[in-house]
Order: sequence, then C-alpha cells, then structure tokens
Amino acid sequence: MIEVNNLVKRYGDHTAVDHLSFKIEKGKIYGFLGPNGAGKSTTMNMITGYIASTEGTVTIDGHDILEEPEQAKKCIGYLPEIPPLYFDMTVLEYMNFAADLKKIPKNEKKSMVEEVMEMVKISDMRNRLIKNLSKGYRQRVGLAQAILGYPEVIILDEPTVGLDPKQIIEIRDLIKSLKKKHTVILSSHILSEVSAVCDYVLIISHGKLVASDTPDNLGKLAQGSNNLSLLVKGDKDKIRILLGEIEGIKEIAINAAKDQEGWEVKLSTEESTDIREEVFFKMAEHHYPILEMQSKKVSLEEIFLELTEDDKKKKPEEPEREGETK
Ligand SMILES: Nc1ncnc2c1ncn2[C@@H]1O[C@H](COP(=O)(O)OP(=O)(O)OP(=O)(O)O)[C@@H](O)[C@H]1O
Repeated sequence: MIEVNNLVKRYGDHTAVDHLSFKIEKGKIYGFLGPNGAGKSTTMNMITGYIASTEGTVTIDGHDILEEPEQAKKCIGYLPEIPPLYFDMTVLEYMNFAADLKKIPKNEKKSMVEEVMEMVKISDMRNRLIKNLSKGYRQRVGLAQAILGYPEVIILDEPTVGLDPKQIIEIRDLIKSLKKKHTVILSSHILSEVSAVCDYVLIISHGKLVASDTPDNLGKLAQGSNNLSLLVKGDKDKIRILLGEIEGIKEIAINAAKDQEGWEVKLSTEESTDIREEVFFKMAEHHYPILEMQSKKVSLEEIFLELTEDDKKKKPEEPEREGETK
C-alpha cells in the first residue's frame, strides 16, 4: 500500500529524518511513536506530499508522491497536527468546501458529507461556526475532512493532543472503527495510546527507525522480559540452591522481607520463559510456602524509554525553522 524507501529530510545540517524505510500494509492501524522532535510530523508531511524529501521515495499504491502527486494523494486523507480549519465557516460549509477540494462528484457530495458527519458525530453541529466549537469537536471536523472521499489510507498526526480524557476515548474508538474500511497511520508520543489503538508500532528516534513490530512482540523484545518476585518462607541457602536447579533463571536475589517473616526473592529469566509453575512445585516439594508471587513483564513503556533514551541525553540544538511545515 505505502512504501517508504530511504527517506531523508535535512534542514540545513540538521537531519530531521534519517534514512527511514518501511512498508504499510492494508487494513491495519500503524502507530508512529517517538518523543517530541523525533521526526514524526516531518515523515508524515513527506508521505502526504506536504513537503518534499531531501532523499528517498514514497510510493502510494504504486504512485510516487512527488512524480504522480494527484493519483498518490487521492489514496490519502490527512489530518495534520494543526487541523486545517476555516474558523469563520460553519461545519457544513467547511465540509462542502473540503468535498469540493477533493473533487467529490456533485451527485455523491451531499450524501457523503451527511454520512461522514454522522460517522464522526458532528451532524448536530452542522450550523455552528468552527470558531465556536470546542477543541474536541474541532478535532472531529478535522478528522471528518480526512475521511471525506473514503481514501484508502488515513494519516493522523497526534490526533488526540489537547483533548480531555473523555474526548480521547471517543476519538480512539472512532480511529479503531476506521480500520474496517481504511488503513490508518497515526503518530503519537504517548505510548499507552499507540499500544491501545495500533496493530503495529514504528518507534522513531532522531529521525531513525529504532524498532518496528506489534505491541506484543515489542514487549517480548526487552531483555529479561520476565521478572518474578516471590515472598517465601524457609531456609535462605536452601531456597537459593533449589531455585538454581531451575533452568532459564538468569539472576537470583534473596533479601530478608521487610516487616514480615520470610525472604523476598527476585528472579529474572530468559525472554519468554515462564517458570512460575516450576518454582511453585519446587518450593511446595520442600515445604517452603510461597506467600506471594508476582510476575512482571517488561512493559512497552520501558522499551520505548530504553530505545529513545538518547533523545533526552543529547537533545540536538533546535535549528531555526525554514518555513512552516505544520
Ligand atoms: N521547517 C523546519 N525547519 C527546521 N527544522 C525543522 C523544521 N521542521 C521540523 N524541524 C526539526 O526537525 C526535527 C523533527 O521535527 P518533527 O516536527 O518532525 O518532530 P515530531 O516527532 O513530529 O515532534 P513533535 O511531536 O514535537 O511534533 C525537530 O528537531 C525540528 O525542530
């Protein structure tokens, strides 16, 4: 559906996007995740043809975005970080205007505008001036113009930024419902958002792709993805020996429990090794009661922080902006 090949964007000597390559398949929700300034908006602006790349190509359904912009853009609906709204228009006027820009045939225009307004629940606001809408409703109108024409791919830059928790849930549900008919790409610096909504995550840091996989697989990526904490009663040395007999354990730490009898045992295991049952039977066999057991998977959050840690350590000097890209 979309192929991004060695995409580069330089602003002076600052490289905002650094040799990005990936493919987007039909019918999934993709999440672009990265801290502020990682290059998400710049990438989306290049995919949608808002700005030209310094190097590399973007093809949409076989059409190069710079060589065949009209055919390529037909496949895309875009909601930029700041929705392109005209504040002095009513919602309906704006929707009709957006439909004309997208060259939606006259005989389909009215019904499609109605249908899309219904879909994003802005029909009741049709006669209200956009400047009088709440932030959440403005975002819906922005989303509506992206959906108009039912493009195959809908690209949303930080779609929930600045919304209140209720509005965030509504917009997320709406995005999820788009998956039935569209491929969706959204960007976010919020991990929980991406893992809640997306089937596939692309983590970007300093303009580079540092990881890409399903949220589940990214979770497994982390080193020592299983940590097991126990509270056990019994002989400390014997407990260590018994646990040492279990395969797959990388580290054992045993400390006296605070404020209660027993030992706090922390085990870290090989990736995707589940030793809970074995630990249970081993301890039971020797009559060492396990009072507590907690298994902790390294979260996507921890992986994200680890992969993008550099961003915080050596934040590049912000170059002067060459022109408005947002
Ligand atoms: N027009 C421009 N001129 C100069 N530098 C720019 C321009 N646009 C973006 N940049 C720089 O490129 C880098 C990537 O910016 P970009 O807006 O793509 O990041 P982002 O991941 O979308 O971040 P955010 O979540 O803050 O929008 C930043 O360092 C930014 O300052």
